[in-house]
Amino acid sequence: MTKTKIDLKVVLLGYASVGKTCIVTRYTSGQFGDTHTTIGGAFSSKRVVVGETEVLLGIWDTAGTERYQAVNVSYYRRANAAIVCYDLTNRESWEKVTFWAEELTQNEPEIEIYIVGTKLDLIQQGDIKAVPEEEVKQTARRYKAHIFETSSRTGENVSLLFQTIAEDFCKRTNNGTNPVNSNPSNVVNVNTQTQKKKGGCC
Ligand SMILES: Nc1nc2c(ncn2[C@@H]2O[C@H](COP(=O)(O)OP(=O)(O)OP(=O)(O)O)[C@@H](O)[C@H]2O)c(=O)[nH]1
Repeated sequence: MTKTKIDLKVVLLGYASVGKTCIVTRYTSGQFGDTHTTIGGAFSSKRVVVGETEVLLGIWDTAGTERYQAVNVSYYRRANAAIVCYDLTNRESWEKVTFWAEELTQNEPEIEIYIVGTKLDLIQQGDIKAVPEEEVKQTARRYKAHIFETSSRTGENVSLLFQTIAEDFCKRTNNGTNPVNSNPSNVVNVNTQTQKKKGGCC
């Protein structure tokens, strides 16, 4: 049986301390703990399976601090999906969502945008949402973006977010065969019989 392998580049963008690094750490190592301010960008990867397709997610975490903003262009260039984060409890962090969505739409119109409200556990503990849901939906409609709410502390919706990104990408590109939004040089067909057996999801 043939299995297709495709690469998918994902970039995380958003205001400082919204929890970008924690999303990546939760997803790639299942942990939540202390983080340091990201300087420049940090790369990690994880393999997911979508039907008969193996998707290698290359994940770029970027710095939220204003002074690194210009550098982030090099991280989102040729990305297939962008996770644009804001802290559900912090209005100031929301203002950056429009900034990044606008910038991506102008510079990389093929990128699929996922607006992600982070720190959902704080809302579940009684904190008030800083941005009304209708406003989030309006912005999402404007940029044809998807909406997620996650907690890296509890892990809620974190794996679902990346799995959805992979599934959407496979649908959009017909498992990587549509060159519009995939990198054809990174699409290979492999015979699974000659491959080492891999665990379910990495
Ligand atoms: N309660 C709660 N706190 C979180 C969550 N995610 C992140 N944090 C906290 O938010 C702070 C910032 O998290 P980071 O992941 O470093 O944020 P970042 O967006 O990568 O920050 P920069 O590198 O400065 O851009 C840390 O103190 C985390 O513990 C979450 O889901 N729930």
